[in-house]
Amino acid sequence: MRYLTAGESHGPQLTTIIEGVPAGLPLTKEDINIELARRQKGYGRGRRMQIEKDQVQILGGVRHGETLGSPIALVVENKDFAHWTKIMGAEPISESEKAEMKRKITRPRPGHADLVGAIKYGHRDMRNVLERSSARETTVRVAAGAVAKKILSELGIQVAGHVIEIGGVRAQKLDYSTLAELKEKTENSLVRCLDENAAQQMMKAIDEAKEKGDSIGGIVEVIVEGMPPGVGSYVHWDKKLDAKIAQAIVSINAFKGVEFGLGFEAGRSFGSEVHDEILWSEEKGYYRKTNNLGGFEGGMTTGMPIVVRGVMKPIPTLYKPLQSVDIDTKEPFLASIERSDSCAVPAASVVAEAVVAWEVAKAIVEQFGLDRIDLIRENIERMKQYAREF
Ligand SMILES: Cc1cc2nc3c(=O)[nH]c(=O)nc-3n(C[C@H](O)[C@H](O)[C@H](O)COP(=O)(O)O)c2cc1C
Ligand SMILES: C=C(O[C@@H]1CC(C(=O)O)=C[C@@H](OP(=O)(O)O)[C@H]1O)C(=O)O
Repeated sequence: MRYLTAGESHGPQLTTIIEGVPAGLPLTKEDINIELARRQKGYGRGRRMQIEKDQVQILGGVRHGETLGSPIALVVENKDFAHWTKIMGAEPISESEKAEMKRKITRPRPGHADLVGAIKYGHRDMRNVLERSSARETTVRVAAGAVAKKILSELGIQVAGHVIEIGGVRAQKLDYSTLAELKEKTENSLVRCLDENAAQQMMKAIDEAKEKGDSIGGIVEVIVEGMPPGVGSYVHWDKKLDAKIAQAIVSINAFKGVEFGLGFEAGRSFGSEVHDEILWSEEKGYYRKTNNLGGFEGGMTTGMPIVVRGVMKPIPTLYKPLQSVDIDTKEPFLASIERSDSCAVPAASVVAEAVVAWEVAKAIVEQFGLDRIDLIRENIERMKQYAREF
């Protein structure tokens, strides 16, 4: 499976074409719209989210609510485009309007893609960079992830994400007995955090940052349950599923690091404290006492839950000005801006779920794939049975 996305943040729409989705998968607009709405929520977002009401159009690959095996085309409109048609060059403009509408962005924001993107592509107007480097693109990544989640749910595999830290406030109580419980609790939290007490403090931290004209980042966690063992492979660097998930997480705008299970803490512990001891029972077959390695050994799933965390840096666009240089005049200036999110960690946790779901579904379809969801399901069941009896 693969997908590409196209579209600018303030252009008419975002598009994705997804190839390789097995035939016979039930898929409706609602399956995708639910995920799009989840991504739009979250404490700390700016005014843009009040303008957008993300809804998908399915323009290919699905008939009567089932995938055909052919490419799936998905489109999400930018409602904000209505305010930007002239600036985005979508319609001809008069000579008198030209100077105003073609007003260039020449003042790069530290931490965004503006300056480096402009140098790389030779753009003297950095709007040509920011339109595509914007995390608006994650809308259609979440749409593709919704399709991946649908594949996984048909195979009895569940994915859930949540926020564990914002602006230095760490969730302490992370108890849940099932992923369904985790999902329900975090869905009711404005910061998608299980620990209600920490959630209150996180919102306070967001308010304080906003008041100061600043921004904050945080840490999200994604869990995948129901995986068969042996997905991914140790035989080549580019077949390791944990490595693919790591790339997917760091590909999310503003994500700077990733860890599995104990993660960086493993580097401060003894081997005897880290490695997950192997047990066996008639009923379960092989299983582990702990899951410190977050569901991976040798780039392959162990059958234990995948537990992956990603760290998001603070949003680069700040109301509090930072030092930069105008690329036309070379004069120093202090950046000022129109609007921005002050914290997008809750929204990013939904994006993280989507990109992890995508990598896991892709690996499964590649490994067990026979172009049809029913045959993939049979293959997975066979693999799970084989592993139990091994
Ligand atoms: C959901 C989400 C919303 C974001 N919103 C903003 C924003 O409002 N303003 C901003 O400057 N950056 C925002 N970002 C981060 C930038 O898109 C990102 O920092 C930029 O593309 C540069 O890429 P890099 O940080 O990965 O190097 C957001 C990121 C995500 C995931
Ligand atoms: C539009 C979204 O996020 C945007 C991501 C973003 C950035 O620079 O990454 C900048 C902001 O856009 P604008 O400048 O239009 O307010 C965010 O709102 C979205 O998540 O759908």
